[in-house]
Amino acid sequence: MSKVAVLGGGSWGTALALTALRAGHDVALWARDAAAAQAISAGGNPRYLPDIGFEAGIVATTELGEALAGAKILLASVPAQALRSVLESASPHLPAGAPLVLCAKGIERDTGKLLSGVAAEAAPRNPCATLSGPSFATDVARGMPTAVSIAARQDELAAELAAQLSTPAFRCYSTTDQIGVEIGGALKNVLAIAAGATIGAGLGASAQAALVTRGFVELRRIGAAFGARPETLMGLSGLGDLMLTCSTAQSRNFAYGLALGRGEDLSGRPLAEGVATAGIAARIAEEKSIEAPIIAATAMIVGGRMSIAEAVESLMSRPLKAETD
Ligand SMILES: NC(=O)C1=CN([C@@H]2O[C@H](COP(=O)(O)OP(=O)(O)OC[C@H]3O[C@@H](n4cnc5c(N)ncnc54)[C@H](OP(=O)(O)O)[C@@H]3O)[C@@H](O)[C@H]2O)C=CC1
Ligand SMILES: O=C(CO)COP(=O)(O)O
Repeated sequence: MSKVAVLGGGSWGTALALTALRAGHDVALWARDAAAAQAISAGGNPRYLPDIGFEAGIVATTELGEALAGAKILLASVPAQALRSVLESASPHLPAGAPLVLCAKGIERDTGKLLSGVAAEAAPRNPCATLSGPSFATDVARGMPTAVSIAARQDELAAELAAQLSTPAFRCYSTTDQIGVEIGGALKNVLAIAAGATIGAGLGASAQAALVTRGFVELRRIGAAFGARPETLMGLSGLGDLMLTCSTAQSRNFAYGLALGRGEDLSGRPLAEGVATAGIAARIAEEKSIEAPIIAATAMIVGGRMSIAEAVESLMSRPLKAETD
């Protein structure tokens, strides 16, 4: 049994802390909000996991030093756009050499960096890994069967983290294709917004299937440009997470798209990482001359620069081509 420290007191940080607890570790969690930390220690997270009571045992605190002291595995579960600042604050307390597992899904908006690139700059003394795959925090917190990928460049590190974090209900597969796992997790959020918007705008299930399938082609093109392995993107953190989050309003990204498509007020909604990732993903595709019209249209819709009707018109009137081009 060793100590696992989790950064982030939201739904995913809490669910992963519970998994680590159930895997037999001592678990500390850092949350910036004192009331949240107190509630998590007592067995609840009323803001982010309402209606889910869980076992006590997580030691949650607002003190980074306390949470991180002596930890052998670090899980970073704050939103992607907050990762750099949280790691910079945590930096003096990060136990040197302890693997840092990145659990957020996104691309840094200001720099276009994958989160492993952010971690390399903000936490250079910690070997970095990525955990991603189809896994709703509510399902994981309830102990329902779930499978994810854990990726690290070093095979032994990925396998060791998978062994340390797996439980009978949380099955971690290991891989060395960290970039592929990161790209899959980040871009599926953009496509989940697009899928939700398709349904919200009343365009139908056929349009939804076409959009997700052709969006997946774009995801794989972008992945290939980053050096991701095709089989990774066909796995849990690509296809698997698309299947989950492009099909149900349980996904916050899909629900965001649904509200967008219905013309509802979008203020005050839960976190939808694809909103921040859409614009930067579209910019990366453009800079690398990668054909990604669905991601580009999603970025423009999310940014208020295109209506859904205009996007449909633009996507459907593109020149005909072979499906595999
Ligand atoms: N929820 C899920 O099912 C899954 C989520 N993920 C990924 O996990 C990541 C985190 O999402 P999730 O936990 O769901 O989000 P939530 O909205 O549930 O929680 C976000 C947490 O991050 C904290 N936070 C936000 N900004 C900052 C900041 N600048 N500094 C410190 N803490 C901050 C919030 O604190 P406060 O309350 O004080 O604002 C809150 O505790 C995302 O990238 C998401 O894609 C991955 C798989 C599943
Ligand atoms: O990434 C997730 C499940 O794998 C969670 O999706 P949402 O952030 O869209 O809720």
